[in-house]
Amino acid sequence: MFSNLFREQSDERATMVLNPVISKLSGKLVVLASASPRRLEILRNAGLRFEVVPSWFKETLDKGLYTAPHEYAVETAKQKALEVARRMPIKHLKTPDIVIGADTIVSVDGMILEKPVDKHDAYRMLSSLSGKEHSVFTGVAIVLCHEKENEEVDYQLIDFYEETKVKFADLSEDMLWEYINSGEPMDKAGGYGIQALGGMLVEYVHGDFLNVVGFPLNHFCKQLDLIYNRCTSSSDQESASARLSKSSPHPTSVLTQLPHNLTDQSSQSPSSSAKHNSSASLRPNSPPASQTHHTHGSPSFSPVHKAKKEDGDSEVSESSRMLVNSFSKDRGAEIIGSDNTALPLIPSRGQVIELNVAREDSEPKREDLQRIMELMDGFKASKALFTASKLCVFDLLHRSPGLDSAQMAQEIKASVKGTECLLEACVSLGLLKSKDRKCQKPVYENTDLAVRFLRSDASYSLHGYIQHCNNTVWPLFSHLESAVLEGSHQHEKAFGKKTNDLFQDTYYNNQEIKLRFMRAMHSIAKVTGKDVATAFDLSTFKTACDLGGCTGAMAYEFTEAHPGLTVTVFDLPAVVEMIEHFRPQHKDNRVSFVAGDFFQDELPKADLYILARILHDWSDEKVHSLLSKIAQTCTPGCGLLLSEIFLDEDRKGPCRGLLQALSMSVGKQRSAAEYTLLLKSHGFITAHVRHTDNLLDAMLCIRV
Ligand SMILES: Cc1cn([C@@H]2O[C@H](COP(=O)(O)OP(=O)(O)OP(=O)(O)O)[C@@H](O)[C@H]2O)c(=O)[nH]c1=O
Repeated sequence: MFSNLFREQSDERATMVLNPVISKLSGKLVVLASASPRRLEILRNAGLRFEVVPSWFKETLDKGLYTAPHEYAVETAKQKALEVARRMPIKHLKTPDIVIGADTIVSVDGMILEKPVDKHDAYRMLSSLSGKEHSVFTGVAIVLCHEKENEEVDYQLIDFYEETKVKFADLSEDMLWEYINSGEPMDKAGGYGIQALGGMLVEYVHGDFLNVVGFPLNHFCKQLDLIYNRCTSSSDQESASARLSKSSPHPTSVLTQLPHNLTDQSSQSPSSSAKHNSSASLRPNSPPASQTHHTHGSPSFSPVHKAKKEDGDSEVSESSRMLVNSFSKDRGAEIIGSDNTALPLIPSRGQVIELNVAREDSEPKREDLQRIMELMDGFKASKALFTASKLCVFDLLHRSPGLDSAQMAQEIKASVKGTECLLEACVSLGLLKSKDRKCQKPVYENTDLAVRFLRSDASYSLHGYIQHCNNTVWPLFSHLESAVLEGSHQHEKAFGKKTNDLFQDTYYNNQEIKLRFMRAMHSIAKVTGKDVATAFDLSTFKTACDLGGCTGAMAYEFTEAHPGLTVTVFDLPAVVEMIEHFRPQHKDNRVSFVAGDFFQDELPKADLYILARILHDWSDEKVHSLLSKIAQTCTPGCGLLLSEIFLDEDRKGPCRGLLQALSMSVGKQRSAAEYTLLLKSHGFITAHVRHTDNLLDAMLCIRV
């Protein structure tokens, strides 16, 4: 059934047109490290020529070690591919050019489901999926092998994953057993095959269908495109790679100098004799699957999207589509809006807003109008948030929940009418809750959102950043038109004075403004720090230096996540003298502060340099001068962890990064490939890129 459904074309010319990367692989020895007939078929139908060498890696990694299910799938995929990449030169006496490994898992209620071990296991899995939405993750690893003259092989690893949401109908006992007795569930993750009988159990699929079947083809092609078309060719790419000798089947010791994510991790996995456990709970602190990543796959397989095209809205023309964001580099795209789902004002990475606007002269559709109106009202909503935050509404309601508008007006020394309007607007924005009282004005309380992020003393408070937006970003954006016309920032118009050095002139020459700016940086680092700090395995690094690390909020996340790491925060004397205001309650002696200017002074020595939200602020000249300084200080093998918003390669998203670029600062926003090239010009090779799904992405580079 699957074959007939998907075996459509294998004309090589067609695949070249559709995806020039597949043709780049012709003449290379491509190996699929998988025994899955579905993966074989998906790749073969895409026109790829390859050999199949099933991996011997036992899927027994300890699931409890992973905080999110996709991490487990990616790690298993890596181990499968690496096992084949290492075995082939020894056992098959040939070295492949590329090895592809994949691992598909189903995640429901914090559990990871793999292939059932028997019928009862299948029953347990399928009944846990009945009537619910679950996620299917496929982790993919691409290992590029470069054979050298001395019989050593360089391995370069690229990995990614894709998530698809699937909802099952309610399954009766009879249906369950009939399906199990068909035998179909046994070799499939979660105990079902969506491409065959299992398709009858499914109510909807959001995301890449082929990802559920076992291989996210679309995302894979995008990765190949990045490797072969966007970056320099792999042959001339010096890789921060694992050097393995053909004669050494257990090369762990050779690899210990290298970044951990490129090393042989099989030594950490449980012994292959460990009992195969096809499902296990994630670590207790891991979020439920529904709260982790919401990335969806290829739009062309999304039933929602397809249905729209099929019912053929003949009125829908290409030009009437509003694509606010396109497929992101490392993730699939979620199509929102075309089925009346709520549209976010600012789409996040990977979200495509697609409005099917009818012909120009036909009656306007409500949702189309709504989108425009929302964009027009966006600034009012921002300003309502800024004002309520500035007037300490959320702090007051935290201390005294249940104030009415008159009591609040008294507290914030404002008019009753104005306060009432502000409180009502905050209710409509989901920041406050109102409780009605008989014949009296309602009383107000914080929503969970406000409790968590808007109170100034909350652990993850954004109060500081909100004040920065109100005091600095808002005035700059009120001069956006001039900024666009002139192509330069508008500090002088907004603040009445010229700036030569943004930080010194704008933020650090007034104590109050400095503290406010530091609070802003602190709150952003607090909410993003953990994701950046845990983006990579850094266990091979012992000392790190966070350049421009401000209050140390990010540094503390790094020491928390990496027990063997000490971090020096290096920032201007004006900053370091204020850090007592921000010391955490439990002082961590592994974080220390050194005052200095990273453009002028000697940098502290470290194995790993962290540049989080630094480069986008500075001119190319300054960026080059800083990077060459870091490169000179680093010895080969040292790391550079860069964290910024990475623009999609086609510069169509994420929206937040593109909006930030409008401030026309002397710096610029870049994509991961642009950062890769920039860093490469200073002798750093990008080993790994992570889109964290939080506000900042991250890249780990190694000095060669
Ligand atoms: C949800 C779902 C899964 N699958 C298959 O489930 C196996 C997962 O197991 P794996 O461990 O990722 O792969 P494998 O089959 O053991 O092969 P290998 O990678 O060599 O270990 C793969 O086959 C997939 O197609 C389907 O065919 N249809 C579906 O709807």
